[in-house]
Amino acid sequence: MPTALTIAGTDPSGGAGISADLKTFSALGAFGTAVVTAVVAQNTRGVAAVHQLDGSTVAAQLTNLLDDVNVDVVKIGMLGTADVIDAVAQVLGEREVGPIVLDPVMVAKSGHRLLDADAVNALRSNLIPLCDLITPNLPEAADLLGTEETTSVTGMMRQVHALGELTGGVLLKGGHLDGEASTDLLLTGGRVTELSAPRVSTRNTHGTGCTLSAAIAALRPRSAGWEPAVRAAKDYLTGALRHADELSIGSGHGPVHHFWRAWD
Ligand SMILES: Nc1ncnc2c1ncn2[C@@H]1O[C@H](COP(=O)(O)OP(=O)(O)O)[C@@H](O)[C@H]1O
Ligand SMILES: Cc1ncc(COP(=O)(O)OP(=O)(O)O)c(N)n1
Repeated sequence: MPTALTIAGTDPSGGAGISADLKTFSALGAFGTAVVTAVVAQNTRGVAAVHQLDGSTVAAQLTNLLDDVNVDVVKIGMLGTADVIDAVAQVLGEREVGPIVLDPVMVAKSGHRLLDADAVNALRSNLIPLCDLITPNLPEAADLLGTEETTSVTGMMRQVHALGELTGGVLLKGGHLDGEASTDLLLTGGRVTELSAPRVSTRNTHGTGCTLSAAIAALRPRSAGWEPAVRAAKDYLTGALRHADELSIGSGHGPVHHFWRAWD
């Protein structure tokens, strides 16, 4: 069984961050390990407060883990500050770890910032070049590129190529567009592939981005490349969205159903 590491923030309501990542790893047959970057008071209605850990505390967790455990794949989520970004980049740059998937978490769907505005440059310059695949949503892509948020798949096509200048693998997620399909663009090996799934009508979408990037990480060690891992991860997420209304967690935007396959 591959060992997967998540480096991310917490979510007591279990839909996003480390909880979503560890459940996704378990559902998809990876052994989950975790390094905490921030303790977040959040529920399905939104974020109330963030207690950010400092870079040295995050680096200490990461170094201590990697001194002992062989990690086959890494998923990075919320980092919060340039201090934490630089600490993670320094440790990962010095260590032998498997492929790195980065979900460049910036703002929760409720609107609360989860990354300091002045940390985007550190993310772009210091961490992204170490990553094998980044998975921005449309507002994150616009921030990384310093451009307007795109409103079409044609615009996404231009942006995925521009993001490819930052690192070789990009999954640009189109969940924020309207339409009957939810379309993402995968750039890998210089080629763009369009991945579409029927848009699921549900209010329970908390943690979709976390779940997708964790699923890609869990599936990558057993896949022949990024494209099959991303396709299988998107199928898993679409099922988790389809089954989300079977859960009744909280009164806001509830989580997707990470264990839907066991109940299907
Ligand atoms: N209602 C939906 N139905 C099906 N897939 C969706 C839906 N909303 C988002 N997705 C998919 O979930 C993933 C996360 O998308 P997105 O919402 O863009 O990112 P984030 O959660 O980081 O804001 C993408 O693969 C996107 O296509
Ligand atoms: C700790 C933590 N990390 C990431 C997020 C953002 O999750 P995401 O998958 O983008 O979905 P929303 O939470 O924005 O619905 C988070 N909320 N908390």
